[in-house]
Amino acid sequence: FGGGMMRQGWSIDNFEVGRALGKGKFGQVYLGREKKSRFVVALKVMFKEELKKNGVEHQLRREIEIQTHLRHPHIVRMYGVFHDATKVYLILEYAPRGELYRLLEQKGHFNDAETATYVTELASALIYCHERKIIHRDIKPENLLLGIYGELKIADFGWSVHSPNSRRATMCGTLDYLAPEMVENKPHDETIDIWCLGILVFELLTGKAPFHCTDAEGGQMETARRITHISYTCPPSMSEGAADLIRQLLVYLGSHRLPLKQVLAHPWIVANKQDRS
Ligand SMILES: COc1ccc(C(=O)Nc2ccccc2)cc1NC(=O)CCSCc1cnc2[nH]ccc2c1
Repeated sequence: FGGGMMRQGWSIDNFEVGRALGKGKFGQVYLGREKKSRFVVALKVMFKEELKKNGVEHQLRREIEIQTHLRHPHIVRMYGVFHDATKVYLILEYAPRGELYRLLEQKGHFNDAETATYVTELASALIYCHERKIIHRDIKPENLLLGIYGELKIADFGWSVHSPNSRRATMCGTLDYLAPEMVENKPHDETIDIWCLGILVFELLTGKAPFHCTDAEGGQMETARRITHISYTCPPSMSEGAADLIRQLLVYLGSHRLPLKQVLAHPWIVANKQDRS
């Protein structure tokens, strides 16, 4: 399946289609296996009608152009794309250990070693993207998958919004991960991903997003106010090193957020990250 990946002329007949892996707004993702090589993939099936109706064909074309050239151990590969009369199929990397979000729900929260290791993997993927002028903009547990060794993989969900049953009720588009510049509708750059990384560190360690407000606590308006006022507190259970890293990421001005290379060198990261063997 290797060299052939970019070979033209794949069709659904080259694949055995297995169970559904998840549901995106523009279509379903299925487990698939290429018949000759027996190589297992994830097949995202989207209806052309739906893409046209939502006017996203160009966005998809651009994304395919970018993603088929990305190669990084912590970014879900897009091996190729093919289509038939009614559908477009994305041939994506299969992440055997599933969604980080489910693991977080199961465990409640992660420890310093697990979190520092995920942060190291995510920061290296973001450095790779930023070097190519790609901003992810949507870093959150729902968009992160786990490879065979439990390693983190950014699964760029593109424009696909996921159905609520397999995701936190993000149908209302939870504000939890929005940076101040997004809340205030100001221009944003790649430092937006550094803000989201800060939110993620907090959520992985505590099981809660730092600015989250339930409807009783004032809901989305209150969440937005706390984001722009950087109003959060770290629980006493959180180590000083982690709190220090979060403090350097959740900074109002994007240019003052800790650069990703310095995240990798932060004492708490260096002291806690583990190698995956
Ligand atoms: C590189 O990835 C992607 C690239 C592009 C798009 C996309 O839809 N683009 C788009 C669509 C329409 C308009 C414009 C742009 C989506 C993804 N990624 C996913 O859909 C996430 C699941 S990756 C599959 C996968 C693997 N392994 C798993 N293990 C458990 C579940 C699971 C799920």
